[in-house]
Amino acid sequence: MTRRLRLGVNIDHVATIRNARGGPHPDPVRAARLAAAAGADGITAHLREDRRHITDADIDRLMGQIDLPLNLEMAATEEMLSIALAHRPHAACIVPEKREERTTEGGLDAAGQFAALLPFVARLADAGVRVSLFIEPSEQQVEAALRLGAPVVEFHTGRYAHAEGGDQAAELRRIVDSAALAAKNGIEPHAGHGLTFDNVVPVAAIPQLAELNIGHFLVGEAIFTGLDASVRRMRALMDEAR
Ligand SMILES: CC(=O)[C@@H](O)[C@H](O)COP(=O)(O)O
Ligand SMILES: NCC(=O)COP(=O)(O)O
Repeated sequence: MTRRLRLGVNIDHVATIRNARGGPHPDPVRAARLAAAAGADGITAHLREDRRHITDADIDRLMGQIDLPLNLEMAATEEMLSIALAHRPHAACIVPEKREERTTEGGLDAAGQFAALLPFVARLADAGVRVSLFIEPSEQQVEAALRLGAPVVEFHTGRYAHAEGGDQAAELRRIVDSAALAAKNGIEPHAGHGLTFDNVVPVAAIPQLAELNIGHFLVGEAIFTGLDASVRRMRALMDEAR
């Protein structure tokens, strides 16, 4: 029996729908409250540099009105650092960001950007923010996270989510091996991106993983079943996997 796997619900895409019309509805903070009532252990929100979904005002309200820990996803920029230092969320997950991308296409190159990330991670940690690095599941990136002193890594599961057959098994193996390596070195491994009811179980079964962050699928599914039902079903699948 392994420990309960935490579910962080990413509410970015409630804001995407809201922003399509520019008004206040649907409200991502209301979605965060519903997710909490349905069994989420945390809320994740990605304040993108172009503010295409979550906005600064959303972060203010999530910090002020939601009791669950906030995992603030952010690019490694001075602007985002000062926002994170002003709010001091429970966790800050540093993600790579390209203005023109449709979604976060891969993991942060923690090894290649080591020198730039070192003071960045230190400033967040000094402020009491739990730093997470959103990396590819690879030995090189886990080792870089270790040298950077990050207490948490989140493995980008997008390649796993989009692969099929033997390729998907190989991608799963990378996550399994990287989670074991991280845990062995005292880093808490998380995972997320592109997870769905159909692909979550093998990832949730990886015993070292402590948290999954899931958003786009849950919000999409909520259109058909409601957010409460979609979060509860994901929670149940994660529990069954353990
Ligand atoms: C880093 C990550 O995986 C999430 O923030 C996700 O990317 C949110 O959706 P978008 O990529 O569409 O911003
Ligand atoms: N860090 C991954 C995340 O927060 C959610 O990604 P997705 O489920 O929206 O693809």
